[in-house]
Amino acid sequence: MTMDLQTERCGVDGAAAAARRVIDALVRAGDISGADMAGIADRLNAVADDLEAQAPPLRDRLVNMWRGDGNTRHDPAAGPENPIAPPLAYTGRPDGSIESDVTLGLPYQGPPSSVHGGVSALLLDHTLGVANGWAGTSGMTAELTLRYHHPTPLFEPLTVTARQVSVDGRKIRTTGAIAAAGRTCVTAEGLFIAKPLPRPR
Ligand SMILES: CCCCCCCCCCCC(=O)SCCNC(=O)CCNC(=O)[C@H](O)C(C)(C)COP(=O)(O)OP(=O)(O)OC[C@H]1O[C@@H](n2cnc3c(N)ncnc32)[C@H](O)[C@@H]1OP(=O)(O)O
Repeated sequence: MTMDLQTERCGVDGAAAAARRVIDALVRAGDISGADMAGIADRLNAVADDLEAQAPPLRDRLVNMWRGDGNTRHDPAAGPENPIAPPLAYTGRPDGSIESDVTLGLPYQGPPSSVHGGVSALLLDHTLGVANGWAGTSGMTAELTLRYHHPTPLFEPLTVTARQVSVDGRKIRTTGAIAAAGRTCVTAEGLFIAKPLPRPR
């Protein structure tokens, strides 16, 4: 049995997906495209003006972001309402492991046509954290050790996995990996300490 770990869908998701598309298209176009970049900047600034004028007080938004006790929707790895998240969508498995399939594009580039190492670290840190939640004991990242075995390709399906390995008092050990076409590109070992910060209420 598997379980979809996504949270409910929200109205902002569509706008976040459009913003994600804009980011990808901008990075793709660059200065050698024929696009009217000054005009595009004006149009994007008009959208930002509209959003800023209608934004709720920061505290209200923080409480809203942290509603419930489950996975978040705003984080930069899996958050469907965050345009800088790819976003990862997880499936949880009975053995405590979780998995997400994702293809990354140019906004996440490090070496040529390869995923930036810091982006891999972000995705693995978060995925290990979600695996802890799925296994039932969550914590804050105290140590994250990464090994980059092979360049992680852009534009190809990646599988991001993680599983909680042990809980010893407050110490939680969790491992994970990113693989492409069955080849392991990055592995991660994390030490988490069970001391979650209280959610804004
Ligand atoms: C369903 C929801 C899903 C929700 C899913 C959401 C997933 C989100 C995942 C994102 C994860 C993040 O990015 S978290 C953000 C990045 N991480 C942080 O910002 C953490 C910042 N650091 C801290 O807040 C703190 O240092 C802590 C909490 C890690 C530890 O502080 P503490 O609680 O005071 O712990 P302390 O008493 O000192 O130590 C407790 C024990 O842990 C050990 N210990 C403490 N820190 C370390 C360390 N870095 N390396 C080794 N060992 C350590 C100590 O030696 C001690 O061992 P002994 O003497 O008992 O043997």
